[in-house]
Amino acid sequence: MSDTSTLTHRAEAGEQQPRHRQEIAIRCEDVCKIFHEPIKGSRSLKNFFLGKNREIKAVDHVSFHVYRREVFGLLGPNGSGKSTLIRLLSTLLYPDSGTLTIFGHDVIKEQQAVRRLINRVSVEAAFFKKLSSLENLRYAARLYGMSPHEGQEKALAILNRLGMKPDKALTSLENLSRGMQQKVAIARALMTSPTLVLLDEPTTGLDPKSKRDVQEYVEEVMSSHDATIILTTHDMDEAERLCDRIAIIDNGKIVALDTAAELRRQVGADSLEEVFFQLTGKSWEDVQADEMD
Ligand SMILES: Nc1ncnc2c1ncn2[C@@H]1O[C@H](COP(=O)(O)OP(=O)(O)OP(=O)(O)O)[C@@H](O)[C@H]1O
Repeated sequence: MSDTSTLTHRAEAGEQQPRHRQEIAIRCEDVCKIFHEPIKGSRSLKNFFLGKNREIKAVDHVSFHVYRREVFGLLGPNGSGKSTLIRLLSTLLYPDSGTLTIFGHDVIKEQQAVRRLINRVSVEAAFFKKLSSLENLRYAARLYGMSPHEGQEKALAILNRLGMKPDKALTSLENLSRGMQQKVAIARALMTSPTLVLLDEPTTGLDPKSKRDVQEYVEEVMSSHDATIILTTHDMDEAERLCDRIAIIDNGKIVALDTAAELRRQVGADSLEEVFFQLTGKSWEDVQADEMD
């Protein structure tokens, strides 16, 4: 095992310089989220009547910064706290302690402002599947407060950039490939600016070609939009390819945070999978097998 304290210290200090590095998009300081669940298997009726619970530190004193226009990866085994962190960032949960701000807005005190700046794209994009890409984008534009005219213009420009032919733009989304659906979902998340896009396993379940296509699209987006991305993925190559920095999370704590190259160098590993194994004691294959269960 390598010394993780040095890596965590570097993580908190945020020493590495990724590509766009002036302004902080996310400031997460000493954040904790604790869940309580009934003590399972306890034979003591006393526990039951006293309502005793087990404490689960889903996010345990986590501190990190994400810079504007950075792609920040979150890697961790099942139950490590990734989803809780994402839910805290998207104001679906409140931290028990610590502070969390998005583009300078506090997630508790300025929820509405935070929500306007955040968009989430999950494995299964949430669309009106019977409606076309154009209709879905126009609908989103209205939700973002654009006029019908502006919404139409914006939606057409997006579809044009995606290289979608006019007949496809009018086809029900359910009849488009999953790769194209994901790209429309990402494009929809970019209708406002600046935006924090939470890409939650965006390529899971896609065939290799669609996966490459979506990854290329994310790269293109990063070169042309004022977007900051938090990416969770089970694909180590994807993490290396797309992420400026990667946080490895285990048992609710960030055990390392740096660029993929720097993580490999510090741990003396050839691959990100090996870094992950050295820091968590868990092989990536086991993690993926767990997720199939
Ligand atoms: N609502 C809840 N009530 C009780 N415990 C919870 C709740 N949500 C999460 N947990 C616990 O918090 C811990 C972190 O869970 P979380 O879902 O954040 O992990 P994860 O890394 O996203 O895992 P996965 O990859 O399986 O989604 C786990 O032990 C989980 O059982």
